[in-house]
Amino acid sequence: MAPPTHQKESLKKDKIHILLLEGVHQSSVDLLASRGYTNVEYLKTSLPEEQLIEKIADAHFIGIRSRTQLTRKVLENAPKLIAIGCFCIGTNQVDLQAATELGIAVFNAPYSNTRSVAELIIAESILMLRGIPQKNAVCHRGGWLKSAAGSFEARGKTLGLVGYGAIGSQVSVMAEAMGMRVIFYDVITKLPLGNASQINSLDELLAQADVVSLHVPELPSTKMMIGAKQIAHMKPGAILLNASRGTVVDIDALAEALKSGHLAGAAIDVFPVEPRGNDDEFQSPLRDIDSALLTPHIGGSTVEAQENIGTEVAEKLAHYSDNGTTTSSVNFPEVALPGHVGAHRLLHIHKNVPGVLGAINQVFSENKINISAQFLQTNETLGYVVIDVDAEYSDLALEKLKNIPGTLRCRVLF
Ligand SMILES: NC(=O)C1=CN([C@@H]2O[C@H](COP(=O)(O)OP(=O)(O)OC[C@H]3O[C@@H](n4cnc5c(N)ncnc54)[C@H](O)[C@@H]3O)[C@@H](O)[C@H]2O)C=CC1
Ligand SMILES: O=C(O)C(=O)COP(=O)(O)O
Repeated sequence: MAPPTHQKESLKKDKIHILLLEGVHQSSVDLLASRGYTNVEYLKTSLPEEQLIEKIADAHFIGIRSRTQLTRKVLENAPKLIAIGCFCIGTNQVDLQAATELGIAVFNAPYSNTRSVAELIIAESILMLRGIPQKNAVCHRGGWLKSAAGSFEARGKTLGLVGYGAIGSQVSVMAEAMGMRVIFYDVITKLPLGNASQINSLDELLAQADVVSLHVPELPSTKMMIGAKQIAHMKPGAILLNASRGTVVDIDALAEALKSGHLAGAAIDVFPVEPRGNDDEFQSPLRDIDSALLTPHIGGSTVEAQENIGTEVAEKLAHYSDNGTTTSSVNFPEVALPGHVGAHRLLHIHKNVPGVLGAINQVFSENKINISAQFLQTNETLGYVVIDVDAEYSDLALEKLKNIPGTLRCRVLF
């Protein structure tokens, strides 16, 4: 693990280096500028590990989307990094455990693009039930496939949702409005919206649904969740939609099922391996299959969603930088802090082990430093203490606090 960093004095905003990757929306740059953060490096693509390590070495904040892999190795080479902004929902691309152990806060945008994904899924349900990808492909090649065979209305069909969270539940409501019957499978018991009903096992859902749509996060338990065995459980002629994560589906097994005709079609937005940027080649066993509707991970890529995400995540980074607030952080104890006008604010991030709090308070009592406000929150791994003191004492307090065993990071804001 890289040695923890301790910042002697509050950094001037123009010295705070913010690295934004993967073409996050301009709204993020505008928001940061409006808060005085102008030292922004903006790149349109993600970076391979070696280049990322080089760039992140100087970054105080980094903004990424789903493609940038912030592994333990990368994070251990980011000695100045204060926080990570995932300008998306998924945080599986970040080694959250490593970030936590290194005292780096992680933020995301848990809702801003959910509607966009849900709308795409509804559109795809209709397109796939009508066999549009195949018919479109034939037209492009000069053919004409006017036929009702294999074409169905969405009305009356069963939609099986795997994962009934923010996206799955919105799809549920919209699908019912079109007259679909909705069933869902989730590891948590969820309140069904409308007339949807929860099904106890994945296999049962797969056996009943005409259209199966996946809305689970990437977790060890969801990796390859849909493989040859699960596909075999699906009804002959069923349709698979995946706008969750590429690792959830065994893509070779899916290609086989489409070629054999067991599945009538699949609309796939996410892939086990995705190009780094728009100039790289997309490779997939599904490329030559007409019944596969392939989209380049654009489920959440609408102007509305991206603009909102840009503002939301940039705001969270600026707020954390300005006053230490961690509300809605993915890995940090959540503390919503008031302003600290006239006082210096010490932020102490430590391992959540016995004795650290006592040692912190001892620093203040032994050195007769008056505390004007103190906030504490912990989670399983971390403790986060925020202490406001008179300006004249912050240097001394910082010096002492950073030497407390268990300290991960300590900085001062003024
Ligand atoms: N294609 C795209 O552009 C986008 C993709 N996504 C992906 O969609 C995923 C889902 O997003 P949300 O609905 O907002 O997440 P969410 O966290 O609100 O919902 C996920 C649901 O999956 C359930 N779940 C977890 N493990 C499960 C398992 N093994 N079996 C069944 N259910 C399980 C959870 O209990 C939860 O209800 C994100 O994690 C992300 O990976 C999100 C946004 C855009
Ligand atoms: O929000 C998510 O989890 C997504 O998958 C969207 O990813 P993106 O920002 O389009 O790379």
